[in-house]
Amino acid sequence: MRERGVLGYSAAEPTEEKGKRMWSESARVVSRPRKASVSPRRHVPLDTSTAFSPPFKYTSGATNGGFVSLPPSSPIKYSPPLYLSIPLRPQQGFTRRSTRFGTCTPVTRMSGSLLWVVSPSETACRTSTTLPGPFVGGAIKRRCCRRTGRTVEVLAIARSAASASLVAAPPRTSEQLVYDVVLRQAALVGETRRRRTTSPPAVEAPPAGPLRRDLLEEAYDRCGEVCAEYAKTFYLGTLLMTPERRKAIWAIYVWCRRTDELVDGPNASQITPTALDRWQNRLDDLFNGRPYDMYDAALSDTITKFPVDIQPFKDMIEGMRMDLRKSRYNNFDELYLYCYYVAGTVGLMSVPVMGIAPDSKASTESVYNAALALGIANQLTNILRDVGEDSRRGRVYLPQDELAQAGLSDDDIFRGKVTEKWRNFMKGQIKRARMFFDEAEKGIYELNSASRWPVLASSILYRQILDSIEANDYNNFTKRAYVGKVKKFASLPIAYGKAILGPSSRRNHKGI
Ligand SMILES: CC(C)=CCC/C(C)=C/CC/C(C)=C/CC/C(C)=C/[C@@H]1[C@@H](COP(=O)(O)OP(=O)(O)O)[C@]1(C)CC/C=C(\C)CC/C=C(\C)CCC=C(C)C
Repeated sequence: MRERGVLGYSAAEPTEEKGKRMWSESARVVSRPRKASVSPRRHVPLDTSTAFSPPFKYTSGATNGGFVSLPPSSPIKYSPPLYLSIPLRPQQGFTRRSTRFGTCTPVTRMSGSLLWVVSPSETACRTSTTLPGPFVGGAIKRRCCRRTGRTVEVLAIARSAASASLVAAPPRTSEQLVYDVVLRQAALVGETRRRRTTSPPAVEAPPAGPLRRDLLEEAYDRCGEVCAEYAKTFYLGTLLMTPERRKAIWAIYVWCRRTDELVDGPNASQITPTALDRWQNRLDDLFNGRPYDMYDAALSDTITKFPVDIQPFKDMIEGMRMDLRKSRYNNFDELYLYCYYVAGTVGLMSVPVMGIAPDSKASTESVYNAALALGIANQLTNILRDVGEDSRRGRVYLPQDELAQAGLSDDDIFRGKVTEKWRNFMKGQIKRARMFFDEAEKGIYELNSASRWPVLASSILYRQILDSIEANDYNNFTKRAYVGKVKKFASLPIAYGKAILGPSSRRNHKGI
């Protein structure tokens, strides 16, 4: 029988110690496809996982390894895992017709809620401001073109059934696909924001019974422990948040971490699409109020308290599927989709919990775009940092067409020699990652005040990895770019000051 890893599935042997499940470091020496360099993870007493068998007996306290069996009266329902094999989704139907930085192409949005009509001489860019437009049922959107820095006007027309049926659905870019999710999540949160400002608070949920509260508190505590173990700085930042928010972020963090561990953890080599299907079934169950284990129970509770949509969670699993089947990215459009799946989704999951400042003038959608941008920026940075390690596992997370344009190929990466061509190529990649950070930063100031600092701190720290790649003269083949402790600690008060004093739509009334 398969054993389970610290955060999910595992095939490596756990060692038992005083009721804790612990993973020896040697158990982690397995293929690690995406982020090759394993961050030094201590022994985490975390395994819960019930993906392959029913829950274990729950003893008590933090030393039981997270195993839980729920009393029959528990409101947390145990549902057995489904062993269905669902075929992989066919490859997404995007094409290279328009890329973010490539040839300018008209973009028509079909299956979302908007139909974009873009000036044919401009490329697809991202929303910066929405202005009421003179068109019936439409609005002029100003989008800032990343490539040229120019502002272009885009006519967004509310899609009606009639207009939809008149135009055949054209292939869509990754950005358009992702933008649908942003709109959906923004709509969900926008609704909650409106309700808060226009009507008295909805009737509070009935107080949970003592049993439920106890179990949930324990579940959340456990999530906090995991978070503290894996992401110390971030954990400290969450302590500034309100208890409800902090617990919810921990629960989301743990779900993300476990999902990532499926393809990146000690048992990555054992993970199959079917295992990911099972993980997705568990996700459906927990969103339907049937959590499988303690960590799921915490998330299941979180989604009853915050307007979190399931789609970004499903998409993260899709990213893990992508990792299983794909080791090359033809162009940035493909890479963008991957980055959205594995990291942009985190931003979309977190904002409903972190909350937008009540007096923010920014549109919900623009804040979500910023959150998405931060995830993409982080992931691009992660990829640039790990080029060498990834290549040693036969993986190249760089756009093939851009490599070719720079006169480079996979072979150059496998050879790992820093040449002038490589430096130039890297300069372009770093510039792009920084643009995503810039875009993200504007949104951070629109978050609730207590949420700003941890997000800003994490973004400053991650961004510094790019500086470190430069300082290493672009040798990301054999040198690992990292941010030293001194720099790290120096960044925290800077982030704090910026979080308090930084610009926001509340001060300059410009929106973002
Ligand atoms: C404050 C804050 C950062 C909140 C995010 C909390 C949260 C739920 C994090 C989950 C992170 C996670 C475990 C993701 C799984 C996939 C994964 C591993 C992605 C990579 C992260 C780095 O991982 P790792 O710790 O392994 O890195 P090292 O190799 O050790 O360096 C990613 C690169 C991406 C993670 C993405 C984010 C943190 C996105 C953050 C965006 C927001 C919180 C939205 C902020 C809102 C606005 C408006 C900007």
